Amino acid sequence: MQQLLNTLVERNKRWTKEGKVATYIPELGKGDPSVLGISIIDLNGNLYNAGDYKYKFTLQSITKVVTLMLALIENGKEKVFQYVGMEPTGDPFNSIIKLETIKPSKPLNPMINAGAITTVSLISGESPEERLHKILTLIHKMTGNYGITYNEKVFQSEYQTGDLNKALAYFLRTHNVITGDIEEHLEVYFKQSSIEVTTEDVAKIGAVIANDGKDIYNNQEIIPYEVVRIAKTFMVTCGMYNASGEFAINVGIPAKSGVGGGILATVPRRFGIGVVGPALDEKGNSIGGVKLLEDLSQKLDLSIF
Ligand SMILES: NC(=O)CC[C@H](N)C(=O)O
Repeated sequence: MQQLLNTLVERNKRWTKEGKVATYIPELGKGDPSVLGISIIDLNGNLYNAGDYKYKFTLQSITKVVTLMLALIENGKEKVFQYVGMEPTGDPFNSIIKLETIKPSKPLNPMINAGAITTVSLISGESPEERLHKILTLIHKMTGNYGITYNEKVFQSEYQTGDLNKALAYFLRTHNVITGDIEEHLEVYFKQSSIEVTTEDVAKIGAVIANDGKDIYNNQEIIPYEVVRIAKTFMVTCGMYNASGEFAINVGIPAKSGVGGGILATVPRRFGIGVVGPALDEKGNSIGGVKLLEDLSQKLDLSIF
């Protein structure tokens, strides 16, 4: 496995030159486009790392999976899907268009920004700090890394340039999809996007999902299976933005990408995988990361289909 990962990272590194780091959040523009790294962990806890696996990046959209799971744990399936849908959009992650054309207005799924702002609004707490703490606590439990927190500079940068996300949130309140203090919801949303990790942390999140919500070391339940099942399904149908269909054909495993260049992937009952490569393709997915996963899926026969 170690040999295979080293070879695949080496082989796919050239793709990083074809992509671009996200710059619409200025702090993300400082990402290193040449980076490509991977961690993979099996359900016995054997961990393999290759390439730039020590590189730190922010979860960005990957955290939408965690936030969805927390919203489901707190509110139940029925209530969550009263406010957010279950269908792929075919549009970019930050698009506003279908919020207006679909009646009654409701984000199509929890993996796009409008949907994640909605699931964030369903996580309760006395203050934004308390709500963020709940998200971090779930991530701490899944990764076993209690040092994980958000990156203040990325948060500030997202907040200052997040007009479109703010517009989505206020639009949703007008249509009674979100209630309460929008500025507080946005603070939690931007902070959970800015949570900083390595590929190893992401692989461990993937391993808990691969293990049906249970800790791989002691088999204790962290997340109920029904919640994991829903999250995994959204990762297949909507996890790679409007490239989810292509990814399902070429890789075939539940995955979620973020504009920080990370990809969370999970192979049910087999592996958790974390990838980083900040150079993105035109849809916002890590260009080298997707190619690396394509090769890995072929070599290890990972596709669930
Ligand atoms: N696609 C992403 O990773 C988007 C997340 C980012 N925080 C945003 O709201 O724009």
